Amino acid sequence: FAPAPVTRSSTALNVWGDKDYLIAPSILSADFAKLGEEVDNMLEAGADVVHFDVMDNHYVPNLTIGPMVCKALRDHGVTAPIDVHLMVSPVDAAIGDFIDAGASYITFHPEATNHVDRSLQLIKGGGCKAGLVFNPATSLDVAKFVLDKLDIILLMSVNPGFGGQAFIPATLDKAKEARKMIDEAGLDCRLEIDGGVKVDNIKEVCEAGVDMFVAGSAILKEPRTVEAYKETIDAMRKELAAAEK
Ligand SMILES: O=C(CO)[C@@H](O)[C@H](O)COP(=O)(O)O
Repeated sequence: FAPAPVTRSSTALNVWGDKDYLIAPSILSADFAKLGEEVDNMLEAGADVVHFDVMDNHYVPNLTIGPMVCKALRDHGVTAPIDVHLMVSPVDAAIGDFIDAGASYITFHPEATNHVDRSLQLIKGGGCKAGLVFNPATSLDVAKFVLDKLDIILLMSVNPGFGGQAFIPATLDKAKEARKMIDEAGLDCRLEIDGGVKVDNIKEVCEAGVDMFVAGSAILKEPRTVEAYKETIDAMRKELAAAEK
């Protein structure tokens, strides 16, 4: 098997290496009737990345959005990185569809594919950053065997499927373990966290080694204005600036 190289319709990796920390609001908490406007507003408010949750009602018990919506955001004019988190099984067909739709980063769960290495190769062959996602009770062991292909390790700090859940504290030790793994291997790999991230816990999460933060309900909520989104994102950045490295 040799994954065919795929040409991407969009290249939006512009904030990968130039910032210490990336803030990625999850559009799962957006007002979907106004999705383009919501994404414009959160980017104007200072978000770095658009976190895009894809759920299939099979791998996780919820059903959300697919590649058509990703393409629609690109057609709307979104040039920021789109961070596609696949909560689908199987994953390979979806990978090709999202590469074509303009995804920048694509992550998937190792349990959702029979061939982790092949799925990572498919993503990288399409010019996207590739990552693995680890559920709260899933060991990081798989990562050791594909470290050279990982641009992102994404730790779920809630069980995947829904926004608005409480952060699972055991994820902090896992983040420390993942940070050690990344540093010891000298990798250019982001450590991302997803679930229950708020202004009042982001500093502790950062101090555990995380450098990319997904936050849905903490940012995308009423009154859904640029000013309100900016207030939360600025407060998160202030906490991050105070974190001990
Ligand atoms: O992937 C998921 C949930 O499965 C997340 O991206 C959530 O959307 C995060 O939402 P909050 O916990 O920040 O509200």
